[in-house]
Amino acid sequence: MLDSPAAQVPTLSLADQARDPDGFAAALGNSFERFGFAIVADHGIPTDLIDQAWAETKALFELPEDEKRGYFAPGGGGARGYTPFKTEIAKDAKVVDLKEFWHVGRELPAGHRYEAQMSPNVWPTRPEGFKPVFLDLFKAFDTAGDKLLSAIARHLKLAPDWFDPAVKDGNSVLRLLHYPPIPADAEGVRAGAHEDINLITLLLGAEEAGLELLDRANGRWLSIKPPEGAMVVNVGDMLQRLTNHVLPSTTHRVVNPPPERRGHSRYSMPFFLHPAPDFLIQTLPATITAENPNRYPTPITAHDYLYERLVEIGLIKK
Ligand SMILES: O=C(O)CCC(=O)C(=O)O
Ligand SMILES: [Fe+2]
Repeated sequence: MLDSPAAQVPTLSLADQARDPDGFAAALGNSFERFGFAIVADHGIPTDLIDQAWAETKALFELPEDEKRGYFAPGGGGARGYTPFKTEIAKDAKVVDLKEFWHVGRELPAGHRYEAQMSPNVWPTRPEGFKPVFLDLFKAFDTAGDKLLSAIARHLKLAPDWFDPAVKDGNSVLRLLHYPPIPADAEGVRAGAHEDINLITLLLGAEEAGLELLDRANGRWLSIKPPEGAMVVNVGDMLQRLTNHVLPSTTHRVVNPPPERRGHSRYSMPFFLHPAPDFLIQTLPATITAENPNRYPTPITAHDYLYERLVEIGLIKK
């Protein structure tokens, strides 16, 4: 008997949101309920800005190892600046991930009430254009994220602006990721199986193969192959918890390349969209039913939840 053809994560157009907000919300919601993932084209982030960001990212990771390590703050939870190769480990994994990364956070005015929970950015002196490009890209991700959250709110039958206060001055992080070439005898994988911590993740760069999701329908790994320039969007654990698992946070990983691509680096840019630190993650009443009783009777702030999870993935030592 032949297997049925593997399911594919559908590609949606964010341009449809303005034309048909309910239709877009339904398509996004259905894709999330089925896969925990969606592919979103026409996301509105300008191509030239993205191209500049790739150029800055490559130049950054090409800096000498000592120079990059000068931007590493041990004990800082990797929240800002550089985190070296082989530092992060997926929850419950045995071997560290084969990646290095840089985190850009939100710029807050001095004296802001979230100053204690959201560290100031670290900016490298080289490459020169880094700071303005990533300030712009952070804003562009914020705008795309707001549109997606508004569609999610519609899908959940909440007011379209329901998430606005939750994410205002939120603790989102833009991660620039470099997976170096892989020697044939490498131990471990580029990114071990994990779930994201935040509300939703907006990812650029998954055209270079490797990203796979664990399909809940059959327990198999499914490759994600976005068209050129499209964004991969997935549900994180905070949104899963808020929605009592109506929107599931799906396990995913980045596998090592086949021999002919081993000599190439892979770069990606996930924007982890977080709520404000004092946002209370409290199960949405409409998602609690007789068949799906409240899985999280005790609410938790986004800040406390994040802290617990960063300990688990080795970025904060207890
Ligand atoms: O690099 C990718 O394609 C995915 C990265 C990822 O899942 C993560 O950093 O959480
Ligand atoms: Fe992830």
